[in-house]
Amino acid sequence: MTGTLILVRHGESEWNLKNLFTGWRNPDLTEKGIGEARATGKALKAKGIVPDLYYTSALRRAQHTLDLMLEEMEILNVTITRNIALNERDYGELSGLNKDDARVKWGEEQVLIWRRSFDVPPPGGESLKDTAARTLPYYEAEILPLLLAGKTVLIAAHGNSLRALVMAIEGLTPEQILKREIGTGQPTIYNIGADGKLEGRVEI
Ligand SMILES: O=C(O)[C@H](O)COP(=O)(O)O
Repeated sequence: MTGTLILVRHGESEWNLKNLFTGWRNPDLTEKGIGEARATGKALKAKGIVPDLYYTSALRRAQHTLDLMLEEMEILNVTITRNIALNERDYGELSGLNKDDARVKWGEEQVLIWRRSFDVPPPGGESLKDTAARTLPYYEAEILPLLLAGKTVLIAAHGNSLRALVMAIEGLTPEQILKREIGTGQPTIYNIGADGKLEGRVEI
């Protein structure tokens, strides 16, 4: 039996637009972000994809993205599971700071290490490794069993919580995953085989 996993990064947020480190802060979507979420919902509907189960983080931008997608897919009355395990990486003391100002203060290289190294956390925050340490056990306990049972599961989450999942599912190295940019509103759709391994991807 093959399960289908749909990963969607939230649409552009107000803080993406302002170029601020966001992490666990809670801005909503911009008009552009709303459009991205609606477009992804429409694309899934056009492809005839109807998820069985819906997951998102505890943050507004991902929840709003999922709500807008459901509206476009004309899917009503479903249970949505929200869990902090799917939250964006915690950016710690960088949260709320402008990314360009941070480069001026700490240097380009240090900021790149905080943003795109695997295991160096920003001050008071989480590395990608730390993020994976909460996201993956949740995926394995709650979501993988559904995929193994042949279900279609939609997760609306964040750049770095989704990176942690993509890394595990595609079997990528830390170097490979850190080069992978997941665009706002962008869906990634996997077919997951009975052994939990990636069988293929669906392009929309
Ligand atoms: O939390 C944030 O600031 C962004 O959504 C993701 O940040 P990144 O591009 O530095 O990974």
